[in-house]
Amino acid sequence: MEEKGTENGVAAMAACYQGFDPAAYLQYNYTPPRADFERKDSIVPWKLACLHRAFTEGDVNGELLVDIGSGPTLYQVLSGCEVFNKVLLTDYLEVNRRELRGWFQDEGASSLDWTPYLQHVCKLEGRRPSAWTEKAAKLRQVVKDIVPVDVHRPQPLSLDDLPSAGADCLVSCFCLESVSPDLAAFTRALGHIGRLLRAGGHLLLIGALGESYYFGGPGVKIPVVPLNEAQVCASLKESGYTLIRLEVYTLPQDMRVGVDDVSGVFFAKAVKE
Ligand SMILES: C[S@@+](CC[C@H](N)C(=O)[O-])C[C@H]1O[C@@H](n2cnc3c(N)ncnc32)[C@H](O)[C@@H]1O
Ligand SMILES: O=[N+]([O-])c1ccc2c(c1)CN[C@@H](CO)C2
Repeated sequence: MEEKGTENGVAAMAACYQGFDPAAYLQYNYTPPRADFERKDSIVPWKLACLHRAFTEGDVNGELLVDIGSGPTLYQVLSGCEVFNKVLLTDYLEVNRRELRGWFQDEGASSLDWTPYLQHVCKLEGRRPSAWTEKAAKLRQVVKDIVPVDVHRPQPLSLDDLPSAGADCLVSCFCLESVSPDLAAFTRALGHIGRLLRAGGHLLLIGALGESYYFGGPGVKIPVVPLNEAQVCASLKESGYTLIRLEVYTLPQDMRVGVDDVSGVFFAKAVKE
């Protein structure tokens, strides 16, 4: 039974998310300078490079990839969609699930043009950028559903949404530390999502370092658990993962644009014991 404090903390986090604005969030984080494909030191190209390497270095394989806390973004599965033939996107908010469905049903319906992202990942794969239309088609083919998730539940997904064998790979980006009231809840959530993953399956985790808040929309200030690298490594170990690699990106001054107080981004590749 969780302590009252944690239940209240989780409920307070859920209340913060009621004002989340997908279009604003995309504008804040997924347009230049943070998403500038001409800049070597831009955050999004760094994340895409980490994910491309992790998905293509030969040890990640299987049937089903699940993205935990997708939000309104799909960059996180642009490499994985070439490796898995089934991908599940998940989010806590209907507004985000609706935003994602908009892209899958009619590309013009999404708040952000994902073409530069598709082109960039094609380039990472050694393909000509014009192959982005094939990648978009591949993504539409392998993403089977966009479903609700709550990482604070011991079973974060409804059992109908997850095959009994579990997922072969999980990816989760900027979710756990942004939805947890404290480090203990972050670590517990890591354990909860681990239960979705088969033994030997991989977790690709991207998150914020040293961040205490971010804006999920105009005036929608959301508290974040400020993490450092040691805490990320300890939480992974405590939750039954073996860390394969941790990479860290430190924000240059001009990437600090006032939408949060993040100081770094981590990328962890781990395997479920
Ligand atoms: C900072 S956003 C990350 C979005 C996206 N993955 C990215 O990389 O930008 C955090 C996401 O967590 C979702 N979320 C909020 N509460 C959650 C919960 N209890 N369980 C899972 N996801 C939750 C929010 O709806 C939001 O989409
Ligand atoms: O620069 N980025 O690519 C980027 C993308 C998403 C997010 C951040 C930075 C920092 N804040 C988190 C919310 O905790 C969300």
